[in-house]
Amino acid sequence: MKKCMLIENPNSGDGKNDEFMEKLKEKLQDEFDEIIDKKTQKENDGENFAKTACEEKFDSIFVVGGDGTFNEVINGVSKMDYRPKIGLLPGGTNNTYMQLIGGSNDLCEAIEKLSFEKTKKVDIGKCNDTYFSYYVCFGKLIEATTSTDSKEKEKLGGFAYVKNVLKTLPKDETVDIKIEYEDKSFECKASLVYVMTVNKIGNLEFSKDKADLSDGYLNVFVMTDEGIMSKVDAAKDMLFGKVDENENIKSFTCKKLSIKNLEDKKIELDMDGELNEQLPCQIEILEKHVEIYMPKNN
Ligand SMILES: Nc1ncnc2c1ncn2[C@@H]1O[C@H](COP(=O)(O)OP(=O)(O)OP(=O)(O)O)[C@@H](O)[C@H]1O
Repeated sequence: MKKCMLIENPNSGDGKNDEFMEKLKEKLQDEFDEIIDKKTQKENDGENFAKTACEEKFDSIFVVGGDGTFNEVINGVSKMDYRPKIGLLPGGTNNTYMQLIGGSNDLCEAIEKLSFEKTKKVDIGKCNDTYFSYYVCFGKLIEATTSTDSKEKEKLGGFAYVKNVLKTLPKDETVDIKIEYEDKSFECKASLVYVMTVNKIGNLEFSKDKADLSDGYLNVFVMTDEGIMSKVDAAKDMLFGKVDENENIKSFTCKKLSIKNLEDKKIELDMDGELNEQLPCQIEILEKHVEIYMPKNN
């Protein structure tokens, strides 16, 4: 008997996900004998439901929510030995991971394109005790992404982030950090650090290197200068995929790294859009740790 769990955040995005649940369940019925329906009501519900699905050996979990709910589900399954396959459906305002796997950001269309035929085992990152599917980052410029409100995101999509990066630049400040990876280490003043399972945010590729969701590597980008003009330049080069051409951006790949704060200030880490951990941190990649359903035509 094939069971799946449907985890829905009814309040994510425009709060209208409920309208599409019947259509989704009809589709799931073609593939699964039993569908267990769960609605999140508060923080961590997504993680706890996902853990239960692992313990009870569900075949699959389908998540309808934004990046926060998806991240909770990833955290629920990643620490377990048995991990159900995961299907992501975009219930939030801007589902960055959905974009990454080439899926639609429109819930109705994504349900139509949901396919049970093709799955992919993707890498998951682990930072201290928390897991991430996409990125860990810090630096004042990150405020540009977290301060973008839902309405603005809905209206402007990726452009809202770019606009806010430029708005946040004058507030930017640097942090003295030490990064160690493999047998290398360096200290620098960093204004922005991204550690990612790939090399892009949405459609914005930071570098031209080939990076894949399953290649078993972390992609690290560190913006290292204090001058405002060079930061505008560096931000522009990051957003337009030219990090290799900018001397103020260090970029490399690795399997494991540690980042220490050399100053006495609290630096919180944004993980997949949620503030979950802080420096110092140990980050590693768990290769092909979770199997996800790929949307049709991919
Ligand atoms: N019923 C609920 N009401 C309010 N908050 C919830 C509920 N269920 C879950 N949450 C919390 O809301 C957080 C954000 O949810 P989610 O990312 O799904 O939506 P969103 O913020 O609208 O989407 P996006 O990140 O795309 O803007 C979750 O991490 C969870 O902690």
